[in-house]
Amino acid sequence: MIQIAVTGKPNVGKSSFFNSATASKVEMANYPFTTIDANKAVAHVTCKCPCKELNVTCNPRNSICIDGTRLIPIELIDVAGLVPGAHEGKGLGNKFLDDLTQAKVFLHVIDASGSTDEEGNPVDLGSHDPLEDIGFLENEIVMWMYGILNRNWTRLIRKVGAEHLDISKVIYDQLSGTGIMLEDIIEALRGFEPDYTKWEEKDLIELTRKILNIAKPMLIVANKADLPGADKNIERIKEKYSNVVPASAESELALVRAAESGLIKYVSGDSDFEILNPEKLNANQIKALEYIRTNILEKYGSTGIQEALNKAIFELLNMIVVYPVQDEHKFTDQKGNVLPDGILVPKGSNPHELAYIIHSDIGDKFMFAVDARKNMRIASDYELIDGDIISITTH
Ligand SMILES: Nc1nc2c(ncn2[C@@H]2O[C@H](COP(=O)(O)OP(=O)(O)OP(=O)(O)O)[C@@H](O)[C@H]2O)c(=O)[nH]1
Repeated sequence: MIQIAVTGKPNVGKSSFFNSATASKVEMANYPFTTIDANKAVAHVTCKCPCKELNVTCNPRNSICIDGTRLIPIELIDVAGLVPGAHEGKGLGNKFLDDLTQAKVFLHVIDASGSTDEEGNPVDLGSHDPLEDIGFLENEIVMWMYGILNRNWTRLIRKVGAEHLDISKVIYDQLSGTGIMLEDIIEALRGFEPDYTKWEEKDLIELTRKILNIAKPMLIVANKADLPGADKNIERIKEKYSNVVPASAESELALVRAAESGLIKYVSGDSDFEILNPEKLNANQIKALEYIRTNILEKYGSTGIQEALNKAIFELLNMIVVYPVQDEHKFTDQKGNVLPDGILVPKGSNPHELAYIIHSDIGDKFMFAVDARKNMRIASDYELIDGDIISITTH
């Protein structure tokens, strides 16, 4: 399962984000994994399930379908304890860095209302500039990885020269265990002074920053968007950064809980809710719901929680969803389940690569693939598109 790290300084709403993203649908899922670990749990990205268009009733196995919306599982990791200087052992130290190595993408939760100082202590609303927090977290992660890259660097560089080694491969080996791929390093090295013996500390730090931007992109979750003044900060943040989602984890939690109690009709990601049982709500509850409707849903289009997860997977990581089936006429697996699995694959993948993602055995024994919608055999270098239903034949 793809892992997403939820990071940020204390008190910005990481736990609220984590809880609101993982709490609601878990009980609806018919698979056993809910909480994986104390700080890990299953969340979902959402996409259109092909069941409506094909007019079939699906029987999802690895995912969930709610009224034509397919929920594909991902893993969220709540990374606590990031304060300035954490890479040097401040706060909880660098224990959290293990979690960062596993994650493919970071959701950086910030307090857009500016009501927590740089270490996460509560301060007057608007008295802290949240833009400062973005820089600090980027810096912590860059400096942590720079620390790994810089270990024995001088000795390493001498060896590269003496043995005519490939610098990208050497950096890759040095960073092994951080989840960075060789292609990411090759891409980051473009535009760099090719004579690595001339690199200074600042160049190495800059290279680390580039590698991280490519290999582990970051989405800024501008949380507490419901509080006064947050909107102005969000505008300023958007001017400087491209990947920003305004969010209110507390609003999402309130809506999800009200929906679970049958008081409202609401599905994560919705732009509105419907009050089902007004007589069961007191005046304060109605006021709170109306506050969320006006200040979050109407203003930003959603609470931002589902949007952040979807954006991280589909835009930052460039993934698409493909549905493998065995019977291309009935869209079923061998047990007769219709559209059983929705699988996340990188955009640009071909059917043979999909086979390997499903299982290495299927990859090894791949013969050909069929586009089940068109009932047509497709070339093994065909570029899969989002929503494809593919049947793979093996030998
Ligand atoms: N107004 C508002 N408050 C929020 C929101 N999200 C979280 N909070 C509040 O912010 C405080 C901190 O929230 P947490 O979710 O515990 O924050 P955290 O980042 O996990 O904090 P640590 O566990 O200390 O790292 C709590 O009082 C929450 O109720 C939000 O969207 N809006």
